[in-house]
Amino acid sequence: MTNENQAVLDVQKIRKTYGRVEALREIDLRVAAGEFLTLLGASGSGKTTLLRIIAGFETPDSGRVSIRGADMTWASAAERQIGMVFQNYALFPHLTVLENVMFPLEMRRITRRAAADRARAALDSVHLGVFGDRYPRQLSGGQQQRVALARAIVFEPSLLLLDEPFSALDRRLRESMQQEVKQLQSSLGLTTIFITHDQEEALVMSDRIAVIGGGAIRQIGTPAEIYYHPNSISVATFVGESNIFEGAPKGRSFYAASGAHFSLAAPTDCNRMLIRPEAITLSRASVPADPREANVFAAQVLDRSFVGGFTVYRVRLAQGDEVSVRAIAREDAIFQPGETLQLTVAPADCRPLTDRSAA
Ligand SMILES: Nc1ncnc2c1ncn2[C@@H]1O[C@H](COP(=O)(O)OP(=O)(O)OP(=O)(O)O)[C@@H](O)[C@H]1O
Repeated sequence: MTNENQAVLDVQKIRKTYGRVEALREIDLRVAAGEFLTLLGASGSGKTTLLRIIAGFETPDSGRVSIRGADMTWASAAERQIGMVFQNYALFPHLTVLENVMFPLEMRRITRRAAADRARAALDSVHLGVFGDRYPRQLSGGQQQRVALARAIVFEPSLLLLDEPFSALDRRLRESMQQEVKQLQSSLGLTTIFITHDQEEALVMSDRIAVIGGGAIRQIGTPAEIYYHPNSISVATFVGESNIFEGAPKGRSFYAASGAHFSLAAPTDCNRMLIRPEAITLSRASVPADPREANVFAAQVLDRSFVGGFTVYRVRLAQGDEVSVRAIAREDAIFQPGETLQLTVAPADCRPLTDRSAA
């Protein structure tokens, strides 16, 4: 198989407008076989529109959708062989759990007996083998969502689309469902597109994340690339907590507008810089440090919030910048508002933001 053929989904130059709203500007996206790709974006960013175009519920103004190399832009949803799971389960209430899962197979004219066997196997894979005779109303929300998942995978779809499937579940259940879906997806090698506005969920689940904003893909990459090397302020602030500095670069130095000077790991010409709150260390001792290994500042604690395993401090550098710091909570190192501390951050953790256009 050539590299060309390895993309299960190939979306090219997709545009979609609703009246004067440009829901999608020009989307290009390729998803490889077995890949778990997340579309992450705020409400109204265009995620659902893109998913609906991929699924065949909506047609684009221009552009092309190919699945396994075949042009599907104008094909019906049924022709695309796509499994879908939505936020609101969408099970048939008058059918049993087993009948719900058999449904897509019967639509494909598979005999009742073979359909029942495959549906039982799909229910086993989501640990609901014993619930086949129940009706959806007799199941919990999490169980109903697992039935919806079994129904989406039972016909071995080329592509699985998951549209905010966990958002109606409570936090605990959501986390265990995330693990379960991820395991099932990778063990079956299912090519999957997942929609969420929850950045933590995106980081946990995905092989790659496409961050969508204003109908365009702002950045696409692995969770670590997106988290550690966001290309813009919008991506940096959407994924994780961030301290953003504006200023002037000079070789391996960055001068914040306040005058605070930071050494960088490599030269840059970017005029914005990101420091993640957990990359910063606060300490009472003042330790002399080599500027090539640590940027050192005096900082005063403004306030703090205790969040269980860690504490978030807001501090002000002597130069005036306000900075958020996330420290592992240790009972013997709780800093008080008003205290002046030493703040250190490694040059490698001072990250230039490369894309100045998409602030
Ligand atoms: N049928 C429609 N008619 C008019 N405008 C629409 C329609 N569907 C979507 N839009 C607009 O297109 C833009 C993108 O909407 P979309 O539903 O794709 O966003 P989203 O990222 O999925 O948001 P959410 O997370 O809230 O579902 C929004 O401005 C929305 O108001």
